[in-house]
Amino acid sequence: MSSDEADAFVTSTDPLHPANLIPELCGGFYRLGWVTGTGGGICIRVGDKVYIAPSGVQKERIEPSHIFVLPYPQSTSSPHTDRIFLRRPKLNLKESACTPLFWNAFDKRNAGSCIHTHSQNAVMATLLWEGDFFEISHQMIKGVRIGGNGPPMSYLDTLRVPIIPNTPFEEDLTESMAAAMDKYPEAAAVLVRRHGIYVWGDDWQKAKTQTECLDYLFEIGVKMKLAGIPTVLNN
Ligand SMILES: CSCCC(=O)C(=O)COP(=O)(O)O
Ligand SMILES: [Zn+2]
Repeated sequence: MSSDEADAFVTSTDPLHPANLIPELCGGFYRLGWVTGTGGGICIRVGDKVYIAPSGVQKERIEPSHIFVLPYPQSTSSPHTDRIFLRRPKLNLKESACTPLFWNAFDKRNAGSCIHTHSQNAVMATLLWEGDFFEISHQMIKGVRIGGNGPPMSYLDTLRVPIIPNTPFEEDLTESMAAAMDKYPEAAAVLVRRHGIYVWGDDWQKAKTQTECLDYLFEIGVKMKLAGIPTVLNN
């Protein structure tokens, strides 16, 4: 494939093209304090193509030409170490370190998008819930889907989000995130203690709104816990 043909994967006047959306959405996440200091971000899969941002860059300043495009699924037997690319940026950039974690969401939940934030609400939830999961009921949990891709939850359901321990390198979270997704098939996200959260959805709109709903629930859950109010009621 020529360089011009590869660049065509990230060149569009359509504002909803993933190469245009990722920079715009990362700008919004930056202003929410979710992706400051370069970490975190969003990836989008449309059919057999995955669009991923570069690693370790100011996420609010990404341009469409910085986006990596990968085929999905990967034909290699080791897609996490031996990745195949359809398009790489001309600048000397590396794909997000979150790529294997985003891949968990594609492979295990058929997700169309996955978001990683370093939101302080999510981090505080992992500090105040010392067990394996955060939980809350009788709050506005209708915006969260069962498993992240199923039917919406009900006000009467108890939302549980598994918490996994952090590691010094993002990639090393891959196996424990996959194990948490297997153990909690109804979870729409995985929290990483003292680090942040991964949230997925059928498409970028659902991943984004679920991340917003979950962040609201972590914020109110943290406030309730600190005020001594139980976060789970018996129905
Ligand atoms: C200062 S961020 C440390 C690594 C991290 O948590 C992260 O999310 C990295 O994401 P990136 O897309 O920049 O590789
Ligand atoms: Zn991170």
